[in-house]
Amino acid sequence: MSKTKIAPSLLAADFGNLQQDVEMVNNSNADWHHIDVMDGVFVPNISYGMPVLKAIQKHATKPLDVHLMIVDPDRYIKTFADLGASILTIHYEACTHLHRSLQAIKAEGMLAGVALNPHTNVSLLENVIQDIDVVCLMSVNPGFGGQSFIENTYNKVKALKELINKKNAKTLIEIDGGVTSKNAAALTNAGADVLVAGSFVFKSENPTQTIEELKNIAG
Ligand SMILES: O=C(CO)[C@H](O)[C@H](O)COP(=O)(O)O
Repeated sequence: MSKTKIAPSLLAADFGNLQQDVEMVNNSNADWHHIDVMDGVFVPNISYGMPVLKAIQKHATKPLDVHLMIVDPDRYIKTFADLGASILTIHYEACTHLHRSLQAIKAEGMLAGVALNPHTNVSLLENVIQDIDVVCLMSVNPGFGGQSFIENTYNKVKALKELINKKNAKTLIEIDGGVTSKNAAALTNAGADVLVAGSFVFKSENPTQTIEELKNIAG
């Protein structure tokens, strides 16, 4: 049985046919819908906000994995819970009181995720790893889809896995950015549990088949 979760990133979806792309994910072998919310301040891009998330939520049948690339994410924790997020990921670099923010996410009944930019060392999570359900390692600089995978991510996955094991934590490791069939197996072998894939899925000829392919390769 396959253990790696696949989370297609709707950032690469066709927004003229959003419902169709959400339903494709529903009917595929994917595990989560990955949704990137960008504010144009934390990252140099603005993606979409609450009305679009509401439209996605209306049609989605799989858990919504919402990744906030925004400053001061505490302001919106309740809003995203009300919009149906199952997993809410905030950036380490955007939080002053990360421990408090994680508790606030859990208090709203969501799984708590922390994303790390490519330059951020995983050791910074040492004192909070047991409170994190998912660590999202950015394998590109956040803000845009379609970028090339940063190879140092493998070292970060291994270091994070060691930290999780050392602390007896149950944290999942998610990889976001530049995931393709070429690096999926190496990532899971290094310790990744969840693979986010945007362009590789939605820009392919047959996205359902591409998800299946990733699922098989990732194992
Ligand atoms: O967070 C992201 C970029 O900031 C994304 O999840 C991005 O959509 C990944 O897409 P791709 O698979 O095309 O790299």
